[in-house]
Amino acid sequence: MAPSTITVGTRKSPLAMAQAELVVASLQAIFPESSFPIHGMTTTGDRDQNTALYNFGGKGLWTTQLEEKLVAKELDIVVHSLKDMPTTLPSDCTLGAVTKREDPRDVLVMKKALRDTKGYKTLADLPDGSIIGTSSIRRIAQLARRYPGLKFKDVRGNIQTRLKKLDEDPELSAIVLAAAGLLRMDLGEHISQYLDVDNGGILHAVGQGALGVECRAGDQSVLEALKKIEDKDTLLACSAERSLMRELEGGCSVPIGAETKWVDGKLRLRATVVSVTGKEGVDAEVLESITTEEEATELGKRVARDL
Ligand SMILES: NCc1[nH]cc(CCC(=O)O)c1CC(=O)O
Repeated sequence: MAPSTITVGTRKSPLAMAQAELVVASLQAIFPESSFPIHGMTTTGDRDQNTALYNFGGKGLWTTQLEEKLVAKELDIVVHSLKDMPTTLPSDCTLGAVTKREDPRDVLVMKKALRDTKGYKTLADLPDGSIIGTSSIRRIAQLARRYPGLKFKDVRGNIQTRLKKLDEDPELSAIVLAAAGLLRMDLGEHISQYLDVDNGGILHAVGQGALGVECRAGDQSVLEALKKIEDKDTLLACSAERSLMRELEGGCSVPIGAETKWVDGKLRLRATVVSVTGKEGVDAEVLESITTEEEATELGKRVARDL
């Protein structure tokens, strides 16, 4: 039986709150008798809006304070964007569920004025010297590798803030965001190009588009409840991606791109590691039939070693 109250923590951004509500809605449908109050909290990652992400150095920017509340039993579960979760968790916490993935790709959002007046839609449409707003070195490095003429400018903040900066900053031509965030906020109309291996040659972040639900290790009733909302295909794909990253020892400061796809029951993992300048890069790909988390982990390690 599920506990009568499961207290849910997440970041306070509109996207994080929407994601927590999605998880609560699926739990509520299975456990109509239980209640799931949501607490939104500010984390280190939210507070320092002016420092580029790669200057932080530390991991767990978005997660540490929430984990402290979890361990202190002020919260029972924490809903994260899986891509913001470090690949190694504190020993008293565990990943209780990975839910069904939203579109994992990065997308280009072109400035509306450029779409309207010049018809620009894709990265290839942008003339040399155009400035893309992003603070992600994964995005910068891969874009610089494929489009050496592009320039970059730091743009941080939640999705709404970034869209506003694109509109208002005359220097910016476009920004790159996760499709998942825009789609979950019903802002999909801003998307001008979906990016992947075949489109722009940009690979998304490990775990992007999936939600990770963290709980206390050994909290059996909560773990059992969370298993009911887990999506096996997403879990296996993300386990392979996270294993790749763990093996490469990359945090958010190493430009690693990944792309997983189920092809006729087999999992294909493509990955790339690029130097910060985009001058050098390596790519690898494995397609394998897997059914367990252990096999997914092995697959991730193999691609990491190839890289
Ligand atoms: N780093 C912030 C962050 N963390 C998760 C998402 C998007 C949602 C997701 O990947 O599940 C975003 C925004 C973005 O990268 O555009």
